[in-house]
Amino acid sequence: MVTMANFLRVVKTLLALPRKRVNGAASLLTGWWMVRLLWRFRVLVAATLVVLVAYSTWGWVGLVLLAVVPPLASLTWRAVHPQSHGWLMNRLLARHRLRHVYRARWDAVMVACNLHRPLPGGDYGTPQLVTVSLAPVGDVLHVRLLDGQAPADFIRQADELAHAFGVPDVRIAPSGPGRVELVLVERDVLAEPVTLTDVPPVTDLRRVRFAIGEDGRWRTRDYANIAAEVGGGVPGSGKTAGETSMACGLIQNAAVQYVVIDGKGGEDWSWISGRAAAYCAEDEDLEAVLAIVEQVHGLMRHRLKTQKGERGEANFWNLPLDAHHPVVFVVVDEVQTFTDTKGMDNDTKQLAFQITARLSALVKKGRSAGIITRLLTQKPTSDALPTAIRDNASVRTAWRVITDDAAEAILGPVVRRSDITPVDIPEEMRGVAVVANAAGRLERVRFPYVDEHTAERIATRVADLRRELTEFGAPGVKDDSEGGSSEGASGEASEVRA
Ligand SMILES: Nc1ncnc2c1ncn2[C@@H]1O[C@H](COP(=O)(O)OP(=O)(O)OP(=O)(O)O)[C@@H](O)[C@H]1O
Repeated sequence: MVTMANFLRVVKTLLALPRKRVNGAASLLTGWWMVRLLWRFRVLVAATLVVLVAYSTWGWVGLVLLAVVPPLASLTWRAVHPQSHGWLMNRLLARHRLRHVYRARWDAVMVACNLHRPLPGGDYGTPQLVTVSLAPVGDVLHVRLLDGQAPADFIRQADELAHAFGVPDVRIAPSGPGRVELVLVERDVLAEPVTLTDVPPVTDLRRVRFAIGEDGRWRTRDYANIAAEVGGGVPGSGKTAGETSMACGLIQNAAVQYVVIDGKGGEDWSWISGRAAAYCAEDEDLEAVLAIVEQVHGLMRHRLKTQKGERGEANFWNLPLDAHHPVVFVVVDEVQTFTDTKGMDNDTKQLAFQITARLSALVKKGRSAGIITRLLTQKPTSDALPTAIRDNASVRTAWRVITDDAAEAILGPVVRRSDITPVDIPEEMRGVAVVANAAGRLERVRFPYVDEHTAERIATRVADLRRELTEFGAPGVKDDSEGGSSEGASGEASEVRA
């Protein structure tokens, strides 16, 4: 009986036959050599045929049309839809590089870098170069590993691979079971600032673009079910600018409200005051700061107590996002102003303890109330960032720091075991930081830069999205002249504006 497997075997044998057996005179007789030659130069043959057809049909006009129409069509396409044009051009170029640059040398490079494996019978096998893609940083080779190989084998040979491919650096990243990506780094995309003159609105809080990775691609964060983030770095390393660029996208979403407390007491955040539900640039009046923190804390408690009864779910993130129930981002810049009590008088210390306690509660319990607390500091020590707060912050960003201890205070002990550290970031690379990626590994990223005038223009454009926190059930801000705080949705406006 002819089974499917037998049939396929026969077809394969027949296809292989000419290559294996038909040689010399037989090949000449059958003309098979001609078919193979034409197939080998198929692009050239096709182009020649097109030229001949054009010439024989329209004469010289046909040739002129051939020379002019395709470039014109390509230029028009690029002008009308640059994305699809770029996509196709990249694919064609990547295919060309796969066939004519990398595949031609692949086996030799694998053997030279000792990444081949002997096979029975004296032959050897090499990992399979599956495809090539183009990234801003350089070419990316997608490789299927041989059985028994692991990405670590390639990581060990990264230097040899870089020399063999003639590039300054090769980065290796696992891309799935049995697969690795070799990124041939031709330029450091993090070396140059990325300045944005406008920021697209964030529509999906589960994919918020925040920075560019070393492969030149955007990194995103999932802000659902996140309670807190800590960020630190020396003065001028780019903390505030990094937060600003992200806030510019978020504030354009009606389902996001911002609360900003700037412990520097300056105007770094004044651009957002027209859009922020609450804004306070106080570095000395800790009562004003406590009033805002209390208000957010009150909103958290209100949501935790009422959410299930009123909206049907105890977890904010299981509910649809809408402007009537916004996510609240609380940014506390230079948080050490309020948490580090060294040198404070006793009264101020008491206020600082209360602020720290409230921030701690927000960090621990804010997740299911849709409140995300983001603490930034230029002094990443346990005095400025109490470990109870830091250890509950699942998102951590370290801009340039000076010591390993500071790096650990932000990123945790993982940084001690990693080759990537914020201590290495050069001073002139402001805006470059180390973050943990989705797989928990540390990586360098560059935050885009949005100058304060651009940020202010965006905030003004969407100022009508601003709401008082009292609209959502937060208590009003404590007003000293009345000697108490007003509770509930009917409370006073929440602003403590510098
Ligand atoms: N992503 C970036 N790209 C290019 N330049 C940047 C970037 N971030 C910051 N800078 C430059 O560095 C300067 C300082 O940045 P920023 O104010 O954000 O630092 P910081 O870490 O918040 O400092 P401080 O702790 O003193 O507030 C900016 O004014 C800008 O010139």
